[in-house]
Amino acid sequence: MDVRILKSSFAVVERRAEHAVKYFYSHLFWHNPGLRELFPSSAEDMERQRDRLFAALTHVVTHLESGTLVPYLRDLGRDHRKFLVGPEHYAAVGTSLIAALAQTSGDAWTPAVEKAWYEAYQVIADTMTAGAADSDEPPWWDAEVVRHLQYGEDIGVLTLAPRTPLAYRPGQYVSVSSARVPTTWRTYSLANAPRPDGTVDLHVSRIDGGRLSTALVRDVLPGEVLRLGAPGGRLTLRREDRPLTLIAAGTGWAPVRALLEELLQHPPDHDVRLFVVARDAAHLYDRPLIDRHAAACRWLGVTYITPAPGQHRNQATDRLATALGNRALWREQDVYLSGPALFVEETSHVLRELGARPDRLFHDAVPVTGSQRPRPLGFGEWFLHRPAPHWHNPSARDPRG
Ligand SMILES: NC(=O)C1=CN([C@@H]2O[C@H](COP(=O)(O)OP(=O)(O)OC[C@H]3O[C@@H](n4cnc5c(N)ncnc54)[C@H](O)[C@@H]3O)[C@@H](O)[C@H]2O)C=CC1
Repeated sequence: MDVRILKSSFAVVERRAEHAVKYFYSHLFWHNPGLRELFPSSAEDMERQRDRLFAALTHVVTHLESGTLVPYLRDLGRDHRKFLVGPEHYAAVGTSLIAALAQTSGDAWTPAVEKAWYEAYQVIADTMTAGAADSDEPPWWDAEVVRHLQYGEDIGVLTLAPRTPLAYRPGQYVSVSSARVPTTWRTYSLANAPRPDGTVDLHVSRIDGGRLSTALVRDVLPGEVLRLGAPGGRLTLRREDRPLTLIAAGTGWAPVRALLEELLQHPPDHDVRLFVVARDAAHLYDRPLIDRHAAACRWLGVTYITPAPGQHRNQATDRLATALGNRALWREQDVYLSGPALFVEETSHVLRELGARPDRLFHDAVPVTGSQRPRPLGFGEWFLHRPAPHWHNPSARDPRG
């Protein structure tokens, strides 16, 4: 691949990212109307889809010389099987991608640039199709809802029984889809360590206007089948011989609960401090269980944090910062963090200021949801808040399948 040409020509396209991805999808659906049904129907989900495409493309271009690119593409190909993508679709996508790049580049699109992109796309498509063909994992897992609990208006805990065994490590997440909201996939953490009966729990916080989260919290019934993608994510215990702090906010408690279950099965030699942050006491929905564990385990200390009366829910994050500041020896700790994207961002910053080592601070790259931050629209915003592709990065898997 001609890395120099690919990078310099992509820099031109990047400035008009929004235009390029819109053109790409218009071109793709105009020339291949049959492909439309593989993609989300709602405008909002199509926007997410466009962000993802550009994030993946950016990831490829920025990792052209990295040894991680081939595994990334192979895993991407393997994971795209759940979207019913077959080898025949790669040619159509390639044609529309080249058309979009050419149209967006204007005068910068020269025969040399075109040749470089044709060759690069061929390598990308071949690597993805080979990754899909070589995988011995199923394209997805059908899982029956065997229990549905609802806490208040907006939190649902679903227990699922996958029909084929789903191997994962505590702390990992899967993407989830329901026939109630076709072609929409969202990631949810698995909230338990693997169980003998193979069931898994999902904790879902309903987002206003979130069609899948609303269906999962309020509508889905036992007996229904959900579809799960392959487990991914690096929020898995390193089991170093160091004191440990676990910090969870909202349903970010789900993966931390799975990590705690792993620790309960193999108790650590050092202390574990757990901070559970919630928007109010009613949202500390697993508190009775946590209290039982804290009473039974000498190594476990728990601090619950909610906002002061009358304060906004995010004030709990300020209170957490104060509580973290009252503790010492952050340099010695491994810290695992989970919760809303901006919570993770803010709390990581506080921890680093307190002396925690960045390489011992573990969290997923969580996509910003709902009203937390508007999606970037223009070049300037793309540049400042370039969407992180990591959440969709199947190479971030641990263990690698
Ligand atoms: N691996 C991970 O990191 C996981 C992340 N999540 C994410 O956790 C979130 C859970 O949502 P809910 O339960 O509705 O949480 P929530 O909206 O009830 O928030 C819980 C607490 O997080 C803090 N927080 C929320 N937004 C904040 C902001 N913008 N700035 C500073 N602090 C903020 C506040 O202290 C709040 O009380 C979802 O966004 C989900 O994507 C969920 C599971 C796993």
